[in-house]
Amino acid sequence: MQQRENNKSETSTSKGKPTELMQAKALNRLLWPVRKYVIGGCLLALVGSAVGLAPYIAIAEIARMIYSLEEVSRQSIWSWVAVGICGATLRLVFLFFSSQLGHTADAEILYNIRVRLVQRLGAIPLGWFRQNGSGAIKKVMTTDLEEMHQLIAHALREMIGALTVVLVGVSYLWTVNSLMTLLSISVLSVMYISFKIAMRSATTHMNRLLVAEGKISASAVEYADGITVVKTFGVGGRLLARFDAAIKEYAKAMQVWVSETKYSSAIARLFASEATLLGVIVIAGILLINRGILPVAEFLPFLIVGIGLPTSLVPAVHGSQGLRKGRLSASNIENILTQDIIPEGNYPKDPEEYAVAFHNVSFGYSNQQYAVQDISFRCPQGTVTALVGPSGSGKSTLAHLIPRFYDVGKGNITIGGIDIRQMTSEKLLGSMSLVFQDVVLLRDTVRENIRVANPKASEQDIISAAKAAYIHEVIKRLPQGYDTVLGTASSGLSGGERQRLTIARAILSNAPIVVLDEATASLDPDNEILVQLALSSLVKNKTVIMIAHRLYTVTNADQIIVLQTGKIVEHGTHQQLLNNRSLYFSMWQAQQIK
Ligand SMILES: Nc1ncnc2c1ncn2[C@@H]1O[C@H](COP(=O)(O)OP(=O)(O)OP(=O)(O)O)[C@@H](O)[C@H]1O
Repeated sequence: MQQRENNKSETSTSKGKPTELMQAKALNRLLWPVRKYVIGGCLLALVGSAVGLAPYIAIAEIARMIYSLEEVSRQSIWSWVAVGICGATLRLVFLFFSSQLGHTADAEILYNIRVRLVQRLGAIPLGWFRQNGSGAIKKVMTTDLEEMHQLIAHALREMIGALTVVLVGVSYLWTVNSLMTLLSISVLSVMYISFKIAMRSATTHMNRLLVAEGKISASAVEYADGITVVKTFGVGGRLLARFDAAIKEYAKAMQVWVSETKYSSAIARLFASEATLLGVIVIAGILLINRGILPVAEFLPFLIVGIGLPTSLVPAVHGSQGLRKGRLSASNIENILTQDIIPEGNYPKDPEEYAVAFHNVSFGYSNQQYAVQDISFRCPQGTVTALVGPSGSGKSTLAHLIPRFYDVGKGNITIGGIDIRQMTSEKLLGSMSLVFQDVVLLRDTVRENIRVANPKASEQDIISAAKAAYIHEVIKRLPQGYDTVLGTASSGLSGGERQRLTIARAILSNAPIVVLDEATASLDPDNEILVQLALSSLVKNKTVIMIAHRLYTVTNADQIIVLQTGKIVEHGTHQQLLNNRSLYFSMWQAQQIK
């Protein structure tokens, strides 16, 4: 835990872009739990690739024996044949187990990371999601995890295998003829240098491309999320501007990269081909043979083993790109895994009753100004408190502070006298039903959509909740009744029906506190009556804090808190406030005219 906290400052992109070293450390930390598999997989890839050269070396050695002037024993030829066959077989065996270990590490660590991500996302304050958007989260959960998969299951082992082939191949050739080996190494070095030149600014360009790619995927998700607005108001062009800008940024980054490296990469491609090495080896070999410096027998291994070496450079380069992408992804993933979560008290307390009270609460979304300031009021257990006021006066902000979507800046909120920060989040959220305007339905059956509030509920409990929320008859009419699968957007239910479904959920949870945002403004009269009836089943005997937009819905509330620009300006019952002839009175009058 301590180590995790220390790592936080190293990885948090909010405190500046992570350096390559930070990214490498993040990767190391993420892979630590499966290090045995990763190291084992890489070692097996190393051994498998090394023994995989045996057939080529065996053929080269046999050719050397045949072309040497000494007499060839059949037994040595057969020994080399055996070495070749063993090498080829062992290569398959080692690479098979290397792949197994790579995929085991991949499956285990990705499962572990996914679970940790989901747990962390569940504990991060709501404000973080608003700032980062769903696109950024989607990128980490899909693209970054995919990059990690590519790295652990493929790139790392392929890169090590390719480098081993080059090292073992060159070492063998050195034992055959050092002069020709030096020549081959020079050609391989020229290839490597030209690759390096071609890739010299690859890190910068690759990072720019990855950032642009992230923006494309983030804006695509946001576009999809806002598709209803796009279709309704035909504002696709405006909403797509960000998407368009991200695509242009990507295209520009690609263009700059291509134009900067077009000559060097053409040269690299030319040098990195087997034909180039073959040409150099053949010409140099013939010249040296003609001058009697190089025996023919020593020339052959360079044709058989040497010319295969450039092909290994390509997976090595691709592997190093995979490593770079994997490092960046690991750092993105760790950035989420180390985000601040809502802190919980060391000695959690449970309230014995469910009165909710605000004590001099101030809160601001940014440091500059408070959205609500110096708020104090008490909602006794089992009473209804309405929050009213003009748009932007702070009603939703107060409602969001109760379940700790955000933490108060000053003051405190208590439930039954206990500061909500001293309650476990499980207990805190378990003590309240939240019915907000943005109705969220899961892509699951109607039954599970209701049961989510209380996983232990029986079928009978679910049906009773649906009946109390006046939605049972509607559910019965759905094609598969309670087994009908709902979509988040296209559930086949009307707005009012969706709201009643969430009210059924809240009824099933039977929590002693209800925080609700009255949201009947857009409903037709029939639906509105049904939603009001459902709400009256929900709020019976509960401590209710309700945001009210239409004042006639709260005339019976035990108390009404009137807010203006984040402060309480009036407080009382409907009648008392009318008698005040102040802000509430004028709001009431304005709504009567409508
Ligand atoms: N996520 C946010 N980030 C920054 N400022 C916010 C955020 N949400 C609300 N605000 C600001 O906080 C203030 C109070 O907003 P709040 O949503 O609580 O008002 P409200 O009374 O619920 O309004 P409405 O009736 O229109 O929903 C406003 O100035 C608003 O602009």
